[in-house]
Amino acid sequence: MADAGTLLSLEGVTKRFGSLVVADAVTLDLPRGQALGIIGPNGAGKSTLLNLIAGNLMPDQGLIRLNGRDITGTSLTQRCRMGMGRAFQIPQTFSRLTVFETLLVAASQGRGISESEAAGDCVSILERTGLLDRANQVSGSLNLLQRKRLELARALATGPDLLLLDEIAGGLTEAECASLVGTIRSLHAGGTTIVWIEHVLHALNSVVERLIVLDFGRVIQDGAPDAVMASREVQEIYLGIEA
Ligand SMILES: Nc1ncnc2c1ncn2[C@@H]1O[C@H](COP(=O)(O)OP(=O)(O)OP(=O)(O)O)[C@@H](O)[C@H]1O
Repeated sequence: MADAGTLLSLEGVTKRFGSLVVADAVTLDLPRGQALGIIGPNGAGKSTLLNLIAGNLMPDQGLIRLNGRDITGTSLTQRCRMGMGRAFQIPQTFSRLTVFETLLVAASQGRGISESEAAGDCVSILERTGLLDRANQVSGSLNLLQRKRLELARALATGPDLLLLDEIAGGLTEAECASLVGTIRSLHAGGTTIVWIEHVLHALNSVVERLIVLDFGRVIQDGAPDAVMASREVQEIYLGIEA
């Protein structure tokens, strides 16, 4: 059983698609406040694992706990209300709403409160995500970096204990990526617990203090990013480099 400092715990989480095992007895404890990165080759099971954590998919075996509570059989919406927020690679916003309206909808639906109750928090989230000067702009008119920021803000508006980031750095220029990473780093420094799957490794590794590597649905490495990236197993299996 995980200790009281554990926010999320997975115990033997297994998922099969037919005969293909895409999550193979995944067990991990995520301490509150930690930023965890998940990497692995294409098809390793990263999205599947995030979907299992978020509630888009149900495991065939195993247990998932949030704040010590068994959430294994709960829905996506229930998990959102219990403290999970997810930001997607492709922003999930309504293009005709303004940035502020988008956050109000996310906050009121995600937390089950009125838009007027949510308004103050939404202003603070706009500040933290660098979008305050875009508050009244229609979200469909934002550029890609601003839409990624809105995607982060939308996930934060649900008031999550745990922020799930799904390849959020994809498609950005180096400068845009650095700007977004700065925002994610400051969110983490403010105490936000993060699970982040990402192909842009330098972005991921500049934020997370722990990295796990998946291969064929199994956790093959778990540790500090430098040590994990330097490991022979990762060099050989993930990067395809002869050690
Ligand atoms: N709904 C599904 N039905 C059947 N097979 C699936 C389904 N979803 C994913 N898979 C398979 O499960 C395996 C893991 O897929 P997943 O998308 O989790 O990998 P990934 O590590 O996120 O890959 P990528 O880096 O390419 O996004 C792949 O072989 C994929 O084809």
